Amino acid sequence: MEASTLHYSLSTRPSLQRLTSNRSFPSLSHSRFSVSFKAPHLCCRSTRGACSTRFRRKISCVMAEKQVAPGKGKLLVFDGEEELSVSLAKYTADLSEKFTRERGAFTVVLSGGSLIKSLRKLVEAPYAESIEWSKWHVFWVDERVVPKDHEDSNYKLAYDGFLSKVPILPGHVYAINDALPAEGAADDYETCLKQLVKTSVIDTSATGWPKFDLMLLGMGPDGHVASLFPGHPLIHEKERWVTFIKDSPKPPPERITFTFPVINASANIALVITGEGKAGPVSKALGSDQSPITLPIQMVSTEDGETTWFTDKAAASKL
Ligand SMILES: O=C(O)[C@H](O)[C@@H](O)[C@H](O)[C@H](O)COP(=O)(O)O
Repeated sequence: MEASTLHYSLSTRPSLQRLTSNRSFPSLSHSRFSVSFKAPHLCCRSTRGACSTRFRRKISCVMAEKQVAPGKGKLLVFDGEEELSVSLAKYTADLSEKFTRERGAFTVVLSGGSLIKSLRKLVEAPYAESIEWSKWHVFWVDERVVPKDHEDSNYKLAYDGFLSKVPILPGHVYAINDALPAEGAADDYETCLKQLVKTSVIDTSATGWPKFDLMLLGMGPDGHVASLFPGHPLIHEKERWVTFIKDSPKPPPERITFTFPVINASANIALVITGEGKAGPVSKALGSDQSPITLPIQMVSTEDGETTWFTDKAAASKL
């Protein structure tokens, strides 16, 4: 699939202005796609017509939105990971503002892997100052059953690369109980989620599942998401909110993971996927292939939310 390109130039001028501004940039339309952003310092031009260079500064990001089949979400393809991370920060900050205003809280679910690096722009200006971090509640879609200071810990990865750099309240960061074995840690995490649903910190979906405001997911080269791996019976779990695995094909073997009904109940899912090694599963999930579903990534499908794919050219190269 070929798509035309829009160029976005983002002002690097630090701004303490909250990104809650209602100032909208015009919607750009093209025969193959349309994009609209709300950003105080975002300037855009299509390949067919240049706009003022007044706002253009150092960071110039190139992104195309490609058409995918209805119901599969929105596919954004960036020139590279740097451009992707600029856009991901804006997307996350906008959702933070929306849910903080509407619900008084913002529930964010992280995964491990390269996602944390892709969130790096959130800890920089203007977001570091403009986001209401005290309203954030942070969870993990999956976690390795290791101590929190272990190199394999997804908590440690997120803490070192993101959480330690912003003023999220320690009591709003929901790490697993690493003193428990996998079964106990999964039970304990599920109990914690149930309590937070009861107190409305976490929203509830129409079908009774916990409804997180934003789920930020990576994907492995085998098409796994969270710790839900191709061919593993856990991908069919329909009762539990959180479950455990002791034979993960990706080390370490013991993990806990959210189940698909919880992932798919989310209000927003961002799939953050870069690199050539991911092109096959991305194409299977979003291409015209009609063969039966075999990959977990193909099972990501929101009940009534929005799915946005943040990819780079390499990951989208087989579409
Ligand atoms: O605990 C884990 O192993 C991760 O949560 C895992 O699901 C990860 O998100 C993907 O494997 C993508 O990882 P990369 O982005 O590093 O490829």
